[in-house]
Amino acid sequence: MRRHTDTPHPEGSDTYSGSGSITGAAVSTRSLVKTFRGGVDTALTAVGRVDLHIDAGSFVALTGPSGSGKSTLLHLIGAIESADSGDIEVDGELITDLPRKRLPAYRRSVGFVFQRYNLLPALTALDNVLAPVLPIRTSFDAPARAAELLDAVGLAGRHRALPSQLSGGQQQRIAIARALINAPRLLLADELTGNLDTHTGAEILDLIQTMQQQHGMTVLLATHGQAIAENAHRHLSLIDGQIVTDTQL
Ligand SMILES: Nc1ncnc2c1ncn2[C@@H]1O[C@H](COP(=O)(O)OP(=O)(O)OP(=O)(O)O)[C@@H](O)[C@H]1O
Repeated sequence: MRRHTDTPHPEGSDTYSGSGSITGAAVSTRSLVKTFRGGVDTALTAVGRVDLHIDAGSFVALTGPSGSGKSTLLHLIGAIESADSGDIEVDGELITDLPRKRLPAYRRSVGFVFQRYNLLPALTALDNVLAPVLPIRTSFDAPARAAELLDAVGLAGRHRALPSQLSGGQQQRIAIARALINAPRLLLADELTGNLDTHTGAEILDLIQTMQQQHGMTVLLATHGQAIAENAHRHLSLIDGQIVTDTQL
């Protein structure tokens, strides 16, 4: 395990080589706990002592009833929220121990797709995809990669469209392209089909699978849909913050 020293890490550098597939990240958690304050004296355990190992390049579906802790687990792994205790390791790097100034670079190495697409309404599809790399220097041609990704997600010819001119499924495609702009080692998808009709949701899932096969990143997908889980390599189910079933598919 690699413990972090606080060595300088230049903002703006990244590892994307500009072509081809990337290596997915292996993810491990050990005794991971996250609680939220319920009332004055009560604590609600959203994630309770979760031990998990996810192989590099695998596609893992996470299901469970509302409130079972799916989003919280994704947020912890993506370092959007911090754990109360326990460890998270991504490719041997201890994320739970990262110095604050390393967090932006780590978060950039992870792609997120949410149920609400969180697109910037005043920006075109192309500029939305470029948004995550605007504050940083990239070692690749970002506009060319953004255009390539929009084509790959089925939005050739709609690069200049505003989100409001596109359907929900098309907006989710932009969000997927945006999540891939930094060639993430890990893609965290939280109910990404939740706002879509069944047919469009199935198309979006196919797209995620295609992108995963092409790019090789590890995918962790939280979903209510069993049908979606059946397309994954592995299905984890959560109840009350605990993994209760773990099935290789
Ligand atoms: N910021 C927060 N403050 C307080 N409680 C929270 C917070 N975030 C999550 N929780 C609680 O933690 C538990 C787990 O929530 P979480 O959103 O992770 O579940 P989920 O399985 O993703 O649910 P859903 O399927 O409805 O999105 C719930 O009881 C929720 O109310």
